[in-house]
Amino acid sequence: MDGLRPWRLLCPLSCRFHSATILEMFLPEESGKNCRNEQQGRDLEFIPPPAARGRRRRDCLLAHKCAAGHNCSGAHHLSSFFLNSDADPFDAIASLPRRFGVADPSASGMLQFSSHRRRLVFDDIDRPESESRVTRLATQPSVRMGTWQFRVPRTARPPRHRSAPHRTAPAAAAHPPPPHTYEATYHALPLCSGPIRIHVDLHPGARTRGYTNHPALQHCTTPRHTLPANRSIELALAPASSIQPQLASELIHLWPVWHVDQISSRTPCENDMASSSLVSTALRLVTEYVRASDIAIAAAVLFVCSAIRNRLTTPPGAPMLWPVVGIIPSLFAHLDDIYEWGTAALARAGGTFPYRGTWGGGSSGVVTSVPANVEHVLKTNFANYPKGPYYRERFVELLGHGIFNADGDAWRAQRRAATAEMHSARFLEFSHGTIDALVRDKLVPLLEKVSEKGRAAPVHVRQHLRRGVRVDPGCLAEGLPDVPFARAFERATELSLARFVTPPFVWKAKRFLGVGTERELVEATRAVRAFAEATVAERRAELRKTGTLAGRCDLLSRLMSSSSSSSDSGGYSDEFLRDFCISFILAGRDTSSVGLAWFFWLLASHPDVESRVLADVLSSGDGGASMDYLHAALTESMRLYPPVPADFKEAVEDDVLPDGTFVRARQRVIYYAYAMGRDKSLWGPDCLEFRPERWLNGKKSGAFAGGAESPYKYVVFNAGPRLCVGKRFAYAQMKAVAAAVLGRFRVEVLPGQEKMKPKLNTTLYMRDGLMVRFARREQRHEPGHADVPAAGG
Ligand code: HEM
Repeated sequence: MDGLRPWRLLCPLSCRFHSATILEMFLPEESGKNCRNEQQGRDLEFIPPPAARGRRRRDCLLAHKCAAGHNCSGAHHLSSFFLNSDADPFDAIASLPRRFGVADPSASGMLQFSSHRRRLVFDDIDRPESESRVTRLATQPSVRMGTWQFRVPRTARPPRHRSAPHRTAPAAAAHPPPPHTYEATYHALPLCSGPIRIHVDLHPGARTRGYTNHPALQHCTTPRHTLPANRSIELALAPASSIQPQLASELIHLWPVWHVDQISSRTPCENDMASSSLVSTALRLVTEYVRASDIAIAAAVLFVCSAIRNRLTTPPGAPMLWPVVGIIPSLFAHLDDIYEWGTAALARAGGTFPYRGTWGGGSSGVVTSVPANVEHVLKTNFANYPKGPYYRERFVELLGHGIFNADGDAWRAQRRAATAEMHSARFLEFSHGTIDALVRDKLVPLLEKVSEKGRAAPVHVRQHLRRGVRVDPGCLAEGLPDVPFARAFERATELSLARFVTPPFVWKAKRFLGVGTERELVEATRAVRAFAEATVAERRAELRKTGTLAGRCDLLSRLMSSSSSSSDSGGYSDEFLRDFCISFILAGRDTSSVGLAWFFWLLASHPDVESRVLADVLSSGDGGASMDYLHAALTESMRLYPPVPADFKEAVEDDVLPDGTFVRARQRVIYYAYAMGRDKSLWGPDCLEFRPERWLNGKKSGAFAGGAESPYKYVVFNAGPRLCVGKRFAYAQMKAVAAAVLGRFRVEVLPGQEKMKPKLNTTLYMRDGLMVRFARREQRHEPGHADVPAAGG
């Protein structure tokens, strides 16, 4: 930049100091560099105070008010000087004190700049302080930066007559020099339609008058650029569209020596130029005005204010929601005991607190453990709380449109089909038979083999039990063989869950590019789908060949039989059946085995409960009858260690929960079964104790009385219309496995596992797994044989 930039009116400031006009100027690129007035061949020298030396170009504010209180002042001369290269810099500066009513013009040439918020406030040092509010501002010790001097070399000082402040006739008018045509670009401010290009004939030697005080140009900021070297001028206009028609005439009127040739309407090409020039203007403004330190300070201030606001607006005791990173730091700080921390935070916050993930992560909502809120979400206002797109898009590869991932009609159709089949007497009978056979013929022989190896053979309890409760019987072969489908399913589940803790733009970009974990996910889901498709195809072929699947009682066969008999169109599509299968595998795969692992762990430290369970098992007759105490013990175990520790639903519309918490549309409500199971207000002061008796109907009858509890207080199996379809099945499975195992073995938990921590996952896995020994009981106790041993024997 080889010259001074022009003044610019700062509207917000000028509004605040209404009687003063505040103008902005740019100092030369480097402080102290002379600024040359090309027209007159003279220099205007800036001599910065020591503190400002060597700094980059900085913005200045010129504050002034004339003695009459009129905001037309000597500043215009200064701006005129910068606008019209023929203006006399010395005059412009010299006129300032005079305009301020200072008698002695010799004070000219000395102006004071003080810093105010990194801008320099240009003030008149000779002006009595009382006359200028800005002076007061500028003279505060904290903002003073130093004294700058404007010095025009005396040798080049022009004749005094050229300094007349209101001279309208140019001195050179008698011998008007030939007009030069300059091109001026009028930059529109955001409100305007874009830059207007105006060709201006500027007669050298012409002088302008203070145009900023003309009412027609109230919206017109002072020129943004004078480029004395190449003679083009830029003006920044506020609502240009409204001022355009006026502009030409006003320019002519105000600057009589300027002749506005033409205001060209913009062509499409110019539109492009307009936008690109807007972009470049914006970029230039950013680079000129904004510094890294500005951004850092602004960010710090924003951070602190936002943190304070968050603290004040969240319930006391709730986790801190930091700006930008939300709840994430708190989560990281408590990663080791995240469930306990969440439980304690809910207790402190009165049962509900808001949460927010990182900016751009799209995760926010509330966490609650208040049964009334849970009931509202799961039942009363069920329509407003579907699974929602947040859940769906993370699981769509694996689950497709299966029941677990579906909402609306798609969900309803699957739910109806599943409930009808799973609650039918035939299915229940079949499932009991299948479970018993699986346990008797596969799991028990496997555990016997393991126990034969004696104390030297600890086993990972969930891995064994999981295989006792899952769909793929090949898993129960000796040595727990690696089943490709199982491996693919596990991997696909893990990778889908990882999407919940990865910022969406990261995993979506990886998915788009087909790289990393997203690529792995595609491969794993392909294997899972292939398995499910093959199963469906096999059943289809059998149905086609034999005309019936009556001999088969599994859920898929029942579904296919019922649909083919009830629908002319051939029933459910292969895709529907495939997704249905995968959802069921996911739903029932680990939940029961995880529940059992915690159950055996709790039993190991509660021999009295173990004895009672054993007694219940042995007195149950056929091994499948009610076993109420075992049922209560499993229920109690899942109260403390719910296999699905937390679940969420997404709000469609804004809503208010019964406890007064506001939920915005698209926010999630997380209901925290883990915390609810440990809430004193729900379960009493002994809520942390493992006491199956709390589920029994008095000491006398001993019948399971869990039904008396509100389902919204015990949401281990969810509640309301989306209650777990497999709840009965899960209990049957778990009871069968627990009875078979406990009747034959003592499950000895290896030392060092007295305290177990859960893993952060959607299923409550034990962090390091549970290592046990299956020790054969000396006397084998088949269910139904009432010789009840002590728990240890
Ligand atoms: C201890 C074992 C189990 C527990 C704790 C459990 C828990 C749950 C929970 C909390 C939900 C709600 C999920 C949600 O809406 O996001 C659910 C849904 C479901 N569960 Fe279970 N479950 C268990 C076993 C099973 C089994 C063995 C099956 C199948 C045979 C099964 C089938 C389903 C299905 C199909 C759904 C979806 C229901 C719907 O959305 O309408 N569950 N379960």
